[in-house]
Order: sequence, then C-alpha cells, then structure tokens
Amino acid sequence: MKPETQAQVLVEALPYIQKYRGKTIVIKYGGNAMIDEALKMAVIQDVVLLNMVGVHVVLVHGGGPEISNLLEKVGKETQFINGLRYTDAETMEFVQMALCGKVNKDLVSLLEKAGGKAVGLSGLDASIFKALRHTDIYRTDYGYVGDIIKVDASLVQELLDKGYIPVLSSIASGYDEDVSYNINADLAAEKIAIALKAEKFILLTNVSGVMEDIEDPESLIPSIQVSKVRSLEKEGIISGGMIPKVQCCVEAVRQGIHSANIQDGRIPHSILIELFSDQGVGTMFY
Ligand SMILES: Nc1ncnc2c1ncn2[C@@H]1O[C@H](COP(=O)(O)OP(=O)(O)O)[C@@H](O)[C@H]1O
Ligand SMILES: CC(=O)N[C@@H](CCC(=O)OP(=O)(O)O)C(=O)O
Repeated sequence: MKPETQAQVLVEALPYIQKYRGKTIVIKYGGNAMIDEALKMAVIQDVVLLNMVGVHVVLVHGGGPEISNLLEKVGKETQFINGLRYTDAETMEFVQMALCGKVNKDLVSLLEKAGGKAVGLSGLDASIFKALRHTDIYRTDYGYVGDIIKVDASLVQELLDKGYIPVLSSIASGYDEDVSYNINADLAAEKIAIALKAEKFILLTNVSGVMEDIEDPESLIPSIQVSKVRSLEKEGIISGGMIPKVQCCVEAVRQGIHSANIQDGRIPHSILIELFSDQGVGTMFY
C-alpha cells in the first residue's frame, strides 16, 4: 500500500475512533469461530488495536469445541439439551479446566504477544457472576448449568479504566450453593455488557449473521428491529444456536445498549470493519 493511501485509511478511521474512544465494547468470541489460527490472530489484532486507541474492550469467550475435545480425550460422553451442555459434577471440572485453564490463558497470551495488556478472569473472580441452577418450564435437569442472577462488574471496570483488556470465561459461582456453574458464553457476554452499560455488543460466530435461509448466504438480514424478533421466531427463521444469540441481542438493546451485532468471526478483521467503517457487517439489532 502506498504511504498516501495508508495515511488516508488512518484519517478516515478518525471519526470512528473519536466516537468509540473511552466507550465500552463487549465482544463475545465463540468457540467455532476460534478454530482457524490465522483468523484468531486477526481477532486478537483488532482487539489490541481498539485497546491502543482508547476503546474499552472486554473479550468474553466461549470454547464449546475445546470442552468437547477435552471430554473426548478423557473418554467422557457429553450431550446438549436445547443447546446447553448437560453438566454433571465431573463435566463441570472439565468445563472449568478447558475454559479457564486453556482457552482463557491462550487468548491472554496471544493478546500479550500482540502488544496488548490483557488480564484473564472467570466469573468466579471477585464474584463477577453469581448464578442459580438453570430451570425451564419443563423442569428439565441440566445439571450444573446456571442462570446468572447477579453481576459485579466493578473489577472489570477498574481494569478497563487502567487500560487493560479483561478476558472473561463463562463460569459463575453459586448464589445459594458452594458450586461452580457452566454458563452459555453468549448469555455471560450479554450480562456483563448490560452491567457495564456498554456502547456496543458484538457476538462473533461462524455464520455471516441471521439469515432468512441458512442454506443461502445471500439471504443475510442486515438489521432487525427487536420488536420484529418474535415473528421471525414464529416463522421458524431463527433456530438452534441462533436462538440464544438473538435473545441476548434483544435483551441487550432493551436494557439500553445502543446496538448489538451478530457477525462473522471468519471474516478477517470483521470487528474493525463494523466499528471503523460505514460498511456494517452481519446483523445489527436496534
Ligand atoms: N436464521 C439463522 N441464521 C443463521 N444461523 C442460524 C439461523 N438459525 C439457526 N442458525 C444456526 O446457528 C448457528 C450458530 O450458533 P452456534 O453454533 O451456537 O455458534 P457459536 O459456536 O458461535 O456460539 C449457525 O451455525 C446455524 O447453524
Ligand atoms: C451451558 C453451556 O452449554 N455452556 C457452554 C459454555 C461454552 C460456550 O458457550 O462456548 P461457545 O460460545 O463456543 O458455544 C458449553 O459447555 O459448551
């Protein structure tokens, strides 16, 4: 790239940098979008760049495939009920090992290598997340899967104020029992985004966004008004793993977050494209 073009690119980013400087952005990075190492590096670079220009970024990560791999290695079967992993006491130990021990530390190490200042945390640290056992109307048993009922974002806020990138795993301590709970990472990201009154909430996944027809990549819905989500669900357009993501975005917007986005973590630098250009990516909820 010519130096003049390079300078022009930076100048064009200026209004966007001014818009987000000092504001909080919560990014949820899903396990399926983490599998390709080159793409992972692009996400890491985006986060470090945002941090360097004064944007407060919190990275909440999943790691479903990492958990499943670990369970397979130790020969333990795992099953999902309504998109949530059935988590018995032994599985919970492996969930904690994979998320807090492996995925969290790998991301922290990559952020540090890329020049960022990152701190790895889980919801157990400083009681960031307190949860109760997850329930549904059918009283299904999900084991140690939790619903977050209390968030203490003060440590995360302090780290942001000091210029760190908090990297958060979706584990919570029990509100009424001395146990750890496995939390769906989309939900954990939504809760911390609301508690921090984030400016923007981004869910990175392995599809281009919400599509009218999953088989047709041309059918991406670029924006959805939250009041229209119910009819999309009734029409069966939103299903499977997309249901909790959409619900998290709806709740985040209803709780005052300006915009929430579901976008493709497989597009290199999709975070920067969304934040620092007029070209929106994925599906934006408003
Ligand atoms: N309308 C839709 N548009 C896009 N994806 C959809 C839709 N309905 C269901 N899905 C499914 O949701 C999946 C994304 O959820 P999930 O696999 O849980 O992601 P992650 O691992 O990033 O949390 C997609 O791969 C797709 O199969
Ligand atoms: C309760 C529940 O299902 N928890 C998830 C936590 C990790 C996660 O959400 O990871 P992704 O974002 O990569 O899907 C699990 O055990 O797989």
